[in-house]
Amino acid sequence: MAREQLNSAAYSWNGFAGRQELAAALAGHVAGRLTNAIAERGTGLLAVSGGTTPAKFFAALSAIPIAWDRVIVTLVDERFVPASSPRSNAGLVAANLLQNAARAARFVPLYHEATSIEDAASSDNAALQSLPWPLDVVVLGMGPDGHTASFFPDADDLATLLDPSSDRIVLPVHAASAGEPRLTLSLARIVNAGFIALHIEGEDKRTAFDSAVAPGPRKPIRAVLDAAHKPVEVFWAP
Ligand SMILES: O=C(O)[C@H](O)[C@@H](O)[C@H](O)[C@H](O)COP(=O)(O)O
Repeated sequence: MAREQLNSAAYSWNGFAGRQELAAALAGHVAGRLTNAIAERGTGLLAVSGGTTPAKFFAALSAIPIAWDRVIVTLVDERFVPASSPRSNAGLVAANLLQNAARAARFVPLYHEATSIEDAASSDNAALQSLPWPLDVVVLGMGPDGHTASFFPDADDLATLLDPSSDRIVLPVHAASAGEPRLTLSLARIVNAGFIALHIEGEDKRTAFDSAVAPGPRKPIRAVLDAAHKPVEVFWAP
């Protein structure tokens, strides 16, 4: 099927004619990267995003027979809700990715009960220190407002979230547009990944991406593109 390839220093554009074709291609790339990581360092560390876009990709990836028992899956970000909530990214990952062959992977959640989002972020920060950083693969989504992870344009203290030199792993987020308080990986951890994919679908997201890379006010996704140690691989379908 036709595949569009546009490049710039900060990203490579991989356009697909259909969402199922994109899901299969992205799953193949991610599985390959994880397999290489396992061969090189004995484990693969994957961070995925939530939302409504990733389900087809998760299903395709879950069925690929790699050494999932050597893979650690965590989240790019999480809503401050328990896994039983329909808003939970952990619940989405459990239902769509940690199935089939991928059931054997170890999952590290971000949400746990805490008196505040700040306390949850601090204990996550301590708990995730022991993971085999850097990320081998991170799969980002993007909102029409140009947010990615939980880097919402209206977030309190957005500069801290986007600080490429931060030594934090997990940060708390308060943003009116987010719906509820969030926990997010820091930009510093995301941009250091061996493979950074941005998975977006629909004309609105393509327009939003084009706007974010054009001259003008810097949106959060642009901060990731600018700080990424390697070009971000954009996977898009209409
Ligand atoms: O928790 C989340 O919602 C995500 O991590 C977030 O960053 C998501 O990727 C974008 O908001 C796009 O969401 P959709 O896929 O629903 O458009």
